[in-house]
Amino acid sequence: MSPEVTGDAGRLVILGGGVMGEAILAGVLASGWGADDVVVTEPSTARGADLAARYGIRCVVGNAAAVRDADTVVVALKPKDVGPVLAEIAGSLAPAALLVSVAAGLPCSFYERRVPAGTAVVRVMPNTPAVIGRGASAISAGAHATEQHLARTERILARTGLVVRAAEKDLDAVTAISGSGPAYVFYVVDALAEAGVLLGLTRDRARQLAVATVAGAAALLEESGEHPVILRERVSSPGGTTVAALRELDAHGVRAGFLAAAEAARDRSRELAAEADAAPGV
Ligand SMILES: NC(=O)C1=CN([C@@H]2O[C@H](COP(=O)(O)OP(=O)(O)OC[C@H]3O[C@@H](n4cnc5c(N)ncnc54)[C@H](O)[C@@H]3O)[C@@H](O)[C@H]2O)C=CC1
Ligand SMILES: O=C(O)[C@@H]1CCC=N1
Repeated sequence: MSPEVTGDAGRLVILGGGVMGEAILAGVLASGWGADDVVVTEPSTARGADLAARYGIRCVVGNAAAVRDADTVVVALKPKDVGPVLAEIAGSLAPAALLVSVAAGLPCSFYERRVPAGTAVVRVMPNTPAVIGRGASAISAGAHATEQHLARTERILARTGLVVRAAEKDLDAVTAISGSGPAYVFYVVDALAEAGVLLGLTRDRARQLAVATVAGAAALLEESGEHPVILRERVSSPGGTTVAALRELDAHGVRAGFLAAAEAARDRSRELAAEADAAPGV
């Protein structure tokens, strides 16, 4: 069965109209939610007006009033803002409302402790390619979220790209790999382009070649279904240029760097939860 919306999808409110809020907004409208059924809350009136003009939805400033008759509330706020906003909205949430959060680090229990008992919470870790429908998200159910709540979350994310279910204990690792992952790839593209400049290519040409190479390599991985090691070996002619380059990447610790980077991101995800918990008054 298609995960997309076929009937009455209910009212959906997105708290925070930033990068992720917009990605979710574009996704739900593409999935069949009517523009009249979607509201975004955003304190920046300029940003709100821009979203309203481009997507035809209503963008407002007050969180408590906005969530009052919402069937689903998507939390797309920075982790530090989540506690204060939950304090604002807790008394206004409908008892059957589903809370879906994309905030890094914060476990479902963070929400469950701050909203009425029994509220269903689903935690999501998306990434920015969601904005063009090529994202990767993992979702995890809180203590009161049912199969129907997970299925609704999958409908919300259906047009943002890959959606997988994961155990909540794995969400910090997911954050380190696919949540932050696009930044690592952009870093690699930038480094590759800079290497081209070092070798005498113009900056524009080097970037054009680096972007097309990463896009093509990703598409080849996806379409062939081959293991990355096999595809790497296919590029590496015996005694050729590629093995000479890969030896340097190993010698400079690039693989170890990725492992350490992922551990640092996972640890930072855990710290975000501890910091949000320790914030005064929330
Ligand atoms: N940007 C990314 O690649 C990813 C971000 N996330 C998570 O998504 C969440 C949002 O991140 P971004 O969209 O990147 O941040 P952002 O800064 O672009 O968006 C946050 C938005 O919330 C608004 N906001 C601040 N206080 C508010 C309030 N009291 N009520 C309503 N709106 C308020 C801000 O004006 C801003 O537009 C974060 O928790 C982050 O961890 C998760 C995965 C990937
Ligand atoms: O950097 C961050 O904290 C967020 C979470 C994953 C991607 N961006």
